[in-house]
Amino acid sequence: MDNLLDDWWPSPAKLNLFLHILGRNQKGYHLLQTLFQMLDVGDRLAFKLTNDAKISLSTPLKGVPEEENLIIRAAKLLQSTCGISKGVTITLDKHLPMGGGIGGGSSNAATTLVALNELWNCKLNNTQLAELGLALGADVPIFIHGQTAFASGVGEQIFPIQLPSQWYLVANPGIHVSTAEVFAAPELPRNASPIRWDNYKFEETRNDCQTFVTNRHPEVAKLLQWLVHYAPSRMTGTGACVFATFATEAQAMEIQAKLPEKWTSFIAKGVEQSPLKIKQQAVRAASDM
Ligand SMILES: C[C@](O)(CO)[C@H](O)COP(=O)(O)OP(=O)(O)OC[C@H]1O[C@@H](n2ccc(N)nc2=O)[C@H](O)[C@@H]1O
Ligand SMILES: Nc1ncnc2c1ncn2[C@@H]1O[C@H](COP(=O)(O)OP(=O)(O)OP(=O)(O)O)[C@@H](O)[C@H]1O
Repeated sequence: MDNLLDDWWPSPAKLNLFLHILGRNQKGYHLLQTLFQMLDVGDRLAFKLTNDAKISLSTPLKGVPEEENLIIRAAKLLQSTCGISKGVTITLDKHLPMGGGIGGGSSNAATTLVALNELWNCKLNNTQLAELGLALGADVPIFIHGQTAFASGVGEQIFPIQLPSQWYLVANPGIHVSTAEVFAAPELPRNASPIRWDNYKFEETRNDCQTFVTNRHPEVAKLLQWLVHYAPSRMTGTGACVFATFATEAQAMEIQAKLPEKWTSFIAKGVEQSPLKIKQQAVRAASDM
């Protein structure tokens, strides 16, 4: 792990170990039950404060105009909410595939809110930050809380849990799936019965977006068919990434070594507390000293 007090703030990935769609709310957003698994790997961001109010990103993302980048949107939202006169230049060290269902953009937004809350001394608590973050995306609150958790609502009602230690091989079929497009599909099932968290078993759950996405994108189906031969496997979020579950890192590495080269992949450990939460606690402890 990086030095906890260096300039980098982690922006980890998540998996949805299952995703059930129970219905829709008045705004048309889908009401879900899901299990967010925090991972120990992801992107990272650094923040250099400036004395003018300007907010900029020194590492633009190809295909994403600066004003649409969730990092810039998060920084501007916090700046205006807290009446901050300082600015910031942000550097993004991107590793996570975009449109992968592993939360890249939402995680970047959450890291920006958490880091600038400390660096600009805004003094918001995590519940207030999560409320702000929800306006940027349904997945932002879970990254602010930074804990492996069951979630309901649109993903903002969070119930932290402990899972047995697990390793994941996360594989990318090389395509980008749009979350908005998946949730707009008429054929998506939207009538799951609520499950009780204390009865959770991976094999009794599913991802309600998986059938639609695998029908629409045969490459996701092929990748899943390949992985499921070796380990329990499923699509995360609205895709396109899929994960396979292992008890040890060595087992995950053994299957990764067999993965056809056309599919990229990474191995991650499931963690109870995200690297962002650990960084936030370290920075707060250091400033209390
Ligand atoms: C699929 C998940 O990743 C599961 O964790 C999330 O529900 C998606 O969260 P996200 O990427 O932060 O999504 P947002 O940026 O908030 O929404 C993108 C689009 O997906 C649709 N959307 C999103 C979340 C949700 N619960 N219901 C929806 O119908 C909305 O049309 C929205 O315009
Ligand atoms: N900082 C950012 N990083 C990645 N994508 C961003 C960012 N800011 C805006 N976006 C936009 O968000 C889109 C979705 O990217 P993202 O990586 O968050 O998808 P995802 O992993 O499917 O998200 P989720 O799991 O939350 O549905 C991108 O195609 C891009 O246009």
